[in-house]
Amino acid sequence: MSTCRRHPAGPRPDPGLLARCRDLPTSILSDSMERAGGMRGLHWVPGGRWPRVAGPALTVRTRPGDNLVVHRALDLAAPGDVLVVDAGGVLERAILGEIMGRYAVTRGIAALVVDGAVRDAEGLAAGPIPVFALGINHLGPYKDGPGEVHGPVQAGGAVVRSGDVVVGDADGLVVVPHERAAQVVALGEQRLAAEEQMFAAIDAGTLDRSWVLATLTEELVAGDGPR
Ligand SMILES: O=C([O-])CC(=O)C(=O)O
Ligand SMILES: [Mg+2]
Repeated sequence: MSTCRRHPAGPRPDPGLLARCRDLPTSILSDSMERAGGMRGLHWVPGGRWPRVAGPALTVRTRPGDNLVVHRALDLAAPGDVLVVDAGGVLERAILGEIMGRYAVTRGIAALVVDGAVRDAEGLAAGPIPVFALGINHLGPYKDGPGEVHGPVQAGGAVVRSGDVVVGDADGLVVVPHERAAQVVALGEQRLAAEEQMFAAIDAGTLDRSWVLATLTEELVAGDGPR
């Protein structure tokens, strides 16, 4: 027997706020947090393509190469949770595959995030919920524990706490600390509106480029002809 340390679950974000997150690209959200707050290296499993997802983190820290506490977390999940598994970034064994992916769907889990490897990539990519991982490995996990549920974890170099808002799309994943979520979303909406104005200016040929040479001192190299 081994141990699963269970911490109290974190707060649940307001559903309206989560809906607004789903309208904000991860690039806009990380821009709204001083260009930080992202997980590095975690992306959709190959072949997967899903709408943007946003939900409260259900955090799990597992022994690398072992998924016993991940099974426990699947049964503790609340609908809409994003399961974030800290498997230490180790790629030697998959932490989950299609069986667990299909079971996660029946638990109402919104997305699976593994700071480690997964397997059954084709089956996961064909499923209805996004699966993000650091890598793929056909070698399966052991089921011995130990681990922790709802405690603070790291994934892709970012700290994630139970109830923090995790948003994922084609660019990867961003974690928005739950106490900053309302402020970050409001800022993100302003940035998105500003980007949309830039897209319109690009299409109209009126985009202001003066900032480039206002920021650079240009040194012309002798012999380099005009372009
Ligand atoms: O066997 C396991 O524990 C992981 C796996 O491949 C699955 O969930 O399909
Ligand atoms: Mg499998």
